[in-house]
Amino acid sequence: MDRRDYTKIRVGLGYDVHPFEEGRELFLGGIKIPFDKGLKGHSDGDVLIHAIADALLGASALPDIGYFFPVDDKSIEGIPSTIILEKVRDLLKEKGVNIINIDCTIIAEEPKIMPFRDKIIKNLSSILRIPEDCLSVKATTNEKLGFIGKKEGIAVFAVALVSY
Ligand SMILES: Nc1ccn([C@@H]2O[C@H](COP(=O)(O)O)[C@@H](O)[C@H]2O)c(=O)n1
Ligand SMILES: C[C@@]1(CO)OP(=O)(O)OP(=O)(O)OC[C@H]1O
Repeated sequence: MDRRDYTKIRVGLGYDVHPFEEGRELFLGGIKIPFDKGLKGHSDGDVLIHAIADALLGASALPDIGYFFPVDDKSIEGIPSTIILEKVRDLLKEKGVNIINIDCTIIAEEPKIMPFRDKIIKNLSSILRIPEDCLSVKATTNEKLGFIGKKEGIAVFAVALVSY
């Protein structure tokens, strides 16, 4: 039998980075995090959701987030990234893709993310309609090294495993 006759198990990688900007609110995983700055972006700058969206799209052999939400589309300026994630969820459903699990690492010198972990996981689980134990959100500093170490922004790596 051709091995492609089996159910496909596919992994996807997502990475995103956004610089801090004064006068904006900070959203991570759709949760407002108390902090004196937010993240710059054409959307609300939710770097965690963007990395997760790209991991899911990649695993599903679909084009990336910028294909569905172009940065030059003025009509989506300031769009909540939760809407982006809902669209990704629906695209996967149309293709018959099931999410097995998602693991993420947020790289940020500040603020502390772990106090908000449970809220973030609950929110992502509700948007994606997957059990909370299919989601993992971790955080680390960059040990003061580079642009993240200098507190200039936040980066996120996400991996997603799916089947279809
Ligand atoms: N923005 C962050 C960064 C880290 N954490 C938590 O602190 C732990 C230690 O971080 P190191 O970079 O020193 O390894 C890390 O494991 C996280 O639990 C955080 O909450 N928010
Ligand atoms: C989310 C989108 C929406 O235009 O814009 P940004 O918020 O700038 O985020 P980024 O990860 O830089 O690019 C992806 C875009 O699709």
